[in-house]
Parts: sequence; C-alpha cells; structure tokens
Amino acid sequence: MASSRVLLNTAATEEQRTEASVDLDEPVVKEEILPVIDFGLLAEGTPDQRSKAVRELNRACQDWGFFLLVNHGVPEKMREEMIDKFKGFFDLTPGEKGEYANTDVMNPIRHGTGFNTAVDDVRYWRSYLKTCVHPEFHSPTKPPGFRELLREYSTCIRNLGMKLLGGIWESLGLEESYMKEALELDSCYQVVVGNFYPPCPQPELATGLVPHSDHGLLTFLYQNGVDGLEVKHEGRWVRVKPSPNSYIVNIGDHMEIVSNGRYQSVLHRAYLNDRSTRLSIVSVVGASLETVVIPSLPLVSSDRPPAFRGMKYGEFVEYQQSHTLKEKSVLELLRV
Ligand SMILES: O=C(O)CCC(=O)C(=O)O
Ligand SMILES: [Fe+2]
Repeated sequence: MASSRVLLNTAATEEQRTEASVDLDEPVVKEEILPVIDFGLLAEGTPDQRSKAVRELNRACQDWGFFLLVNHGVPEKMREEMIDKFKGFFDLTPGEKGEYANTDVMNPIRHGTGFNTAVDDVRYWRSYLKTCVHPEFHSPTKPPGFRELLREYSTCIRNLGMKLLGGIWESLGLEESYMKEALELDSCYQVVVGNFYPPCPQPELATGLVPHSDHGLLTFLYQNGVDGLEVKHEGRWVRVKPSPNSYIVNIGDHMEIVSNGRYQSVLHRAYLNDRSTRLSIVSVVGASLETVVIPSLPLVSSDRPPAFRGMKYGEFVEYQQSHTLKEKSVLELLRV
C-alpha cells in the first residue's frame, strides 16, 4: 500500500505542526445519507409509532451501525455553547492546557495530540480533550463556565443514551431491566471528548483520526458544522453529512459483544480540510468499568454460540487506549 511521509510546515502552531504519514490507496469516498431515527417517536410516540421506530433502529444498526438521531431533545443553545467552551479550551495557552497532558491513559482528564503519543506511529493533525464524566464527574476548571456546562451537557447525553439503549434492547428482543443490571448501567462509564482539527495545508497527506471503532455501547457525535467524518460501509469509505441539529450515533465494540455480533461496531475516521477548523464533540456511553461484558444469554444458543470471550470493560478501555489505534484490533482479540 502506498504511503507518503511529509513534513507539514505552515502557519500552524508548534503543537499542530507535525509529520504525517497516511495511506493513499484507500477506495473512493462517496457521500451518502445515513439512516435517520426520530427519537421523539421512540420516546413519546404512540405504541405503533414506537414499534415502527424500533424496527427502523434495528435496520439502521444492522445495515449501517451508524445513524442520524433527530428530535433528540438536547437544546441547540446547550450544544452550541458546548462547542464554544471546547473552542475556549483549545484556545488556552499551551501552559494552561499542559496541566492536563499526561501519559496515564486512564487519567480522568487528558489533553494531547494524536491518539496515544507514547505509541503512535502516525502523527495526527488533531488536538483533543478527554474527560470522564460518569460515574465520577471530572472537568478542567478552565475556561470559565466549562465545568458547569459540561456537567449539564453530559447528563443530558447520558439520559438520552439510556433511553436510546432501551429502544436498542427492544430491537434485539432483550429486556431493558435485565440489560441494565447485566451491564451495571447505573454506574455506566461515560467519557466526553472534544476533537479539534485546524485547517491543514495538505489535507490529503495528513489524518485527523485513523480508522477505528469505538469501545463503548453507543457513541454520540456533534460537530461545529464542518464535515470530516468518514464511515466504512460495504467496503467503501462514505463521507457523512449530518442534517442540521442531528447527532451522529454509532454502535461501539461493546454493543457488538452484548448483541453477540448482531450489531457490529463500524470503522470510521476523520479527514481534514485546508479551509475551516473542525470541532467535534464525542460522547461515549458504556457499561460499568467493573463489568465483565459477555454476549447476552438470550442471544446465545447452540446455533449461535458466544462470538466473544468476556473481559472487564475497564481492562478493554485501558488496553485500547495504551496501544496504537488500529481498526477493530482489540475486539478481535476477544473473538472466539
Ligand atoms: O471527529 C470525528 O469525526 C471522529 C471522532 C472519533 O471518531 C472519536 O473521537 O472516536
Ligand atoms: Fe470514534
């Protein structure tokens, strides 16, 4: 596979100036519309409307593993303020942000570039801030107001996530209360990540994020109106264009495990552009870090034996975060 190594040297800050190496032989990217799920019908529709929404959820999770969530109830003002506060964080001085730069991958607040700078072999045109917001809430104290807003925002996404999970369990024929207990969802692990991608002078030669799947059950992504997400669908990279106000939601590795492979996590990556700064806010909702996640017993039979070995979710996260980000490599270790 052809690869190019180039020193990107521009007006970018020292933090963003980086050596990048990316594969150039990927299949052609196409733009397609993701399936749309109306959360309003799931949460407040008539029984018929809810059943229809659950069937659509089933189709979207099976066919794509990615969908657009509309009528989700997260206020626009809160989303836009959250984007502004993350911008405010990335605009802090390197010294102020440096307080959160650390090498312990399970540290509850982490700022950095790339994915895991200790092991990355590709450098990224990206800065990030990761904060664990549940079961314990952590947040930087700067910029002013960030902490308060993040608390409100993450609670809103968690509540949305739990209700959406309810619809997904139903679509798999699973009992909500059973799943809540099996995954210890009252102490679910939730992390919020701000991804900051400044304009890149040679976007075709650098990368925002390499192809990967997310570790949790579900991921919610909101962006600042600048596109940059690509999803691997039926062997091709597809550019995703969310409708205004929608969340992009995707299935994570642990949904693949609990559903015993019925719903699969999907490879995605971030591409760059040379004009506009892109900011994405990603919220991952997963089981409790203490839970050993296994395929759900009602989805296991002699015809369909367990497809994955169990592993404590916390160990999975730690392993993924301390190794090079590489497609679905961690999940594959658990495949039977
Ligand atoms: O910024 C994006 O579009 C992708 C981010 C992402 O995949 C992640 O943070 O896991
Ligand atoms: Fe991701």
